[in-house]
Amino acid sequence: MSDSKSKLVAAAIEAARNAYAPYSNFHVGAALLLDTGDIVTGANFENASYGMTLCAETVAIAKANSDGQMRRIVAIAVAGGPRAADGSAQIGADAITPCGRCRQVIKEVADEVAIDLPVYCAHAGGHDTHLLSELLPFGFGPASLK
Ligand SMILES: O=c1ccn([C@H]2C[C@H](O)[C@@H](CO)O2)c(=O)[nH]1
Ligand SMILES: [Zn+2]
Repeated sequence: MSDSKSKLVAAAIEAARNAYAPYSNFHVGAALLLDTGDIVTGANFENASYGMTLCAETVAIAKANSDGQMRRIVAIAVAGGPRAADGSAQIGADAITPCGRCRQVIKEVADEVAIDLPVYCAHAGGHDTHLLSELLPFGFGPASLK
């Protein structure tokens, strides 16, 4: 694993500690690598009205955008699992991948930056790398409106 990838995956695992997930007890963290080398993180943010929940990936992307950094995103890491006693996520043997809604949110970024963004999905043994085009083939994006 290259240094920047392992650092990004580690940042996603660390971000999962900040999950607010009292309903599912499933902690997810996301980490975005910027072209400056900086990392922006997010964690899932649940709601008593369950369907209002914001996923870690979407939180991180909205955070980067709010800071004027969305167009600097070059890679994404996601990590999650059931909450452990110490507040961390128990990363399972199989990686979790972004939900459908997050794939659509990532698509907006990917099209904006014109990069088929790599998504590093953490598992206990490391991570799997998927390009957004694999996760969301034939996706609807900004170009579809033209
Ligand atoms: O990629 C994912 C998958 C799930 N979740 C969150 C949503 C919910 O809070 C919890 C269980 O689905 O995990 C994410 O944040 N990202
Ligand atoms: Zn999601």
